[in-house]
Amino acid sequence: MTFDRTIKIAPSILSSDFARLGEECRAIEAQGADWVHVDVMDNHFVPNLTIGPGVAKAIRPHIKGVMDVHVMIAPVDPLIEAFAEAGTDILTAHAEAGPHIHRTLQAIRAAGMKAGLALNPGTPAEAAAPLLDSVDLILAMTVNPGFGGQAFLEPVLDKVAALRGMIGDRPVHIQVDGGIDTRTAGRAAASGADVLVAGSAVFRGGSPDAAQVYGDNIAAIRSAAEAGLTVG
Ligand SMILES: O=C(CO)[C@H](O)[C@H](O)COP(=O)(O)O
Repeated sequence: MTFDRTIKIAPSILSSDFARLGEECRAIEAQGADWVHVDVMDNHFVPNLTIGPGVAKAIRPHIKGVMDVHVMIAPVDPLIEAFAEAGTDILTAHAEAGPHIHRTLQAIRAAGMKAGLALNPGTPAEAAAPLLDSVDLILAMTVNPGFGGQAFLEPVLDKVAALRGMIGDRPVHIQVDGGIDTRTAGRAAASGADVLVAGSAVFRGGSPDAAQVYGDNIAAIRSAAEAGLTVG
């Protein structure tokens, strides 16, 4: 993976048809997705249960580019190797998930993956300060994690801007996730986010058989984000 700060759209397959995951991954990539975002939930760290490394491994052959895995699980460490073996490119763990996040980030890199640090909406930017040289991505959650389709939390944008300032010239992506659509993407990008995760706003109205809808949705979110950069 090479680093750049151009806007990237990462559809969250949480909002896709779980019975057709391979087709869904192929469809969104063919329709312009930059990364494929995989949400892993354990019904412990968050009140929902989704998929694990076995499913990540099964969909990997259907993804040509970046498989971006966001683990909403605690503990993380026992599953790091399994996600590496599944072909994960970026593994993002929560600062709130356990007492030794620095060790977790080191273990993710040692396993050959890029390391991401996720912050819940209520966790301040300062939580990332001691970890800036240990991360390749910071995910500022713009909803409380657990479910797709929630309303965007506007106050998180101040945190995104603070993170952008803290990161400086380091090659660290800022990702936002939750409630991203054509109305919010511009402000997220203007605040400093370069990777925009969108679930319902990408998959709404489409299917692998009507994949042009995904293409239209991805293009509209990208345009809104890029317009925000121009204004911002
Ligand atoms: O991590 C998530 C929830 O924890 C999802 O990726 C996120 O909510 C995206 O869904 P939507 O775009 O529908 O808000």
